[in-house]
Amino acid sequence: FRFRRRRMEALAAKLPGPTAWPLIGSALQFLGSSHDLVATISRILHRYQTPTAFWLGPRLYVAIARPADIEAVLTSPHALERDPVYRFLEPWFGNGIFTAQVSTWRINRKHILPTFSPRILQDFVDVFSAQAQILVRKLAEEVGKGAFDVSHYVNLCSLDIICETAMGLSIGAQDGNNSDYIRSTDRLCQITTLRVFKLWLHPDWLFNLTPLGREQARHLRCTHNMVNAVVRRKRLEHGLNSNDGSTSRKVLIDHLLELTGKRLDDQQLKDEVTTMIAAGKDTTSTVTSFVLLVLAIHRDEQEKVAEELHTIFGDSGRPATSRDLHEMQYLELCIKETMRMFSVGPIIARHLTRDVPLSDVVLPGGSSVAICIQHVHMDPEHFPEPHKFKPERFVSANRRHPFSYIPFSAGPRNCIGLRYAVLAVKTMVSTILRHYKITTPLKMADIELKLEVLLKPVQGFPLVLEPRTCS
Ligand code: HEM
Repeated sequence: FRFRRRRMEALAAKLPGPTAWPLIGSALQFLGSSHDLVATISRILHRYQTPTAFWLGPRLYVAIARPADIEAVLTSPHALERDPVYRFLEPWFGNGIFTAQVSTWRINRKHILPTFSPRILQDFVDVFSAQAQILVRKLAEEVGKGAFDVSHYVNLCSLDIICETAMGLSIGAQDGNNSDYIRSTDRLCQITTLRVFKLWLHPDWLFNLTPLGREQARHLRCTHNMVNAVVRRKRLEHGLNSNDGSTSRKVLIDHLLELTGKRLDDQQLKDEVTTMIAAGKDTTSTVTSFVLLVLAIHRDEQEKVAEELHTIFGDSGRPATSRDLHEMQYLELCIKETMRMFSVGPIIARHLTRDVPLSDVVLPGGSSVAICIQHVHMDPEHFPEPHKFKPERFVSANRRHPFSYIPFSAGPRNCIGLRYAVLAVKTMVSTILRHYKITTPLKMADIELKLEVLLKPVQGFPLVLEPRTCS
C-alpha cells in the first residue's frame, strides 16, 4: 500500500492540478450544486493541461482528455474495473454488467452481447414506432399553449419502450399507468446522484439510517418486485416451452433466457434486466430531448430533416420501419452532432488494477482515471468551431482520431445498447418532426448545463409546438 501510495504521490507532484489538502484532497472544489460542478470541472480542465491530477480524499484521480491517452486507457486490460464511485448504483443494478466485478462482467457481457444484434433489434422497431405514435398524440395537448418541457413526455415514452422491449411488459406510462414504478425509477436516479456528491452520505451504515436511505429502500422494493414477477413468469414460460415455438414477439429477457440457458440464475437475470432498464431509459430520453431542443434552435437543419422525412414517408402517417430509420441519414448526422456537443455521460471513471502507460507518464495501479468525454468533444483541435452545430462535420470519413468522439465510450466496456439507443432516438425524433414544427425560446448560448449522473440543461427542454401540416 505504501509503495503504491508513494508512486501516486510522485505522479501527482509531476502533473498539474488543483491544490490538495491533507485528508480531503481537492474535495472542497467540488462542493456546490450540480450546476456548479459542471462549471468547476470545465474550469479545472481549461486551467490545467490534461493529464491533470487531483485527490478526492485518499484517492488519486487523473483526468485525461487527449484521444491517444483515452485510447490507451479504454483499451487497456488493466482499466476494465469501474471506479468505486459506481458502487452507489449497486443496490439498484445489483450484479448486472454495468456494476459487476470484471470477472463476472467478462462472462456475462459475452453472453448478453448477441441479444443486441441488428437482427434482434430490428424486431423492436415496431414497439419504438407504436410508442412514438402515442407520444405524438400526447404532445397534441401542448399545441397552442406556449413553451413546455418536452422531456416529461419523452421520458414516459422511453420508459414504455424499454419496459416493453426488455420485459415484454406494457406498463402504459404514457397513459398515466404504473405511476408508482415511474416515480420509483425517477427517485432512484435522483437519490443516487445526491449520494455521489454528498460525502457524508457515502458510508452505507449512515446513509441507511437517513430518511433518504429509507426512501431508497422503498423504491428499490417497488422496482425489484416488478422485475422479479416478470423473471418468474418468463422462466416458467421457457420451462414449459423449451424449444420455444411461441409466435409472440421475443423481448430481451427471452433472448437472454435462450442464449444463456441455465447459466444465469434468477437473481442474475433480474439484475441484467434491471440494468438494461436503468442504463437505457434516462440516457435515451435525455439524448432525444437534446436533439429536439437543438433542432428547435437550428430551424434550417430542422427543415432539412423534415424534407428528408417527407422524401421517405410522403404524406403517409404510417409507422417507421427499420428500413426507414436506416434512410434517415441527415437526421443521424444531427443526432451525432448533438451527442458531440452534449454528451449525456460527460465523464466516466475507471479504476486501474495495474500501471497503464500514456505517452509521457505512467498512471500507477491503484489510481483512478476520469475520462473527460465532453471535454474532448469540444476540443477545437479535433472539432473546429466546437460551439457551432455543424452536422456535416460527420459526413466524410475524415482522419479524426477514433477516440476523439466517444459518446458511447469505447473499447471492450463500451455501451452495449448503442445501436438500440440510436434506433429509439431516431424513431422518437422523426415521428415528432413528421407531425410538428418545433421552436424554443432558448438560444444555444442560453443553455447552462448541470450534472445529475447525466448531463442536462438547467433550463430543461422548453419547446413550442405547431402542427406541421399548417405551414
Ligand atoms: C443515447 C443513449 C445512451 C448513451 C449516450 C449511453 C452511453 C453509455 C456510456 C458512456 C457507457 C459507458 C459508461 C461507463 O463506462 O461509465 C455506457 C455503458 C452501458 N450502457 Fe449505455 N448509453 C445509452 C443507451 C443505452 C441503452 C439503450 C442501453 C440498454 C438497453 C444501455 C446499456 C448500457 C450498459 C449495460 C452499459 C455497461 C456496459 C459494460 O459495462 O459492459 N445504454 N452507455
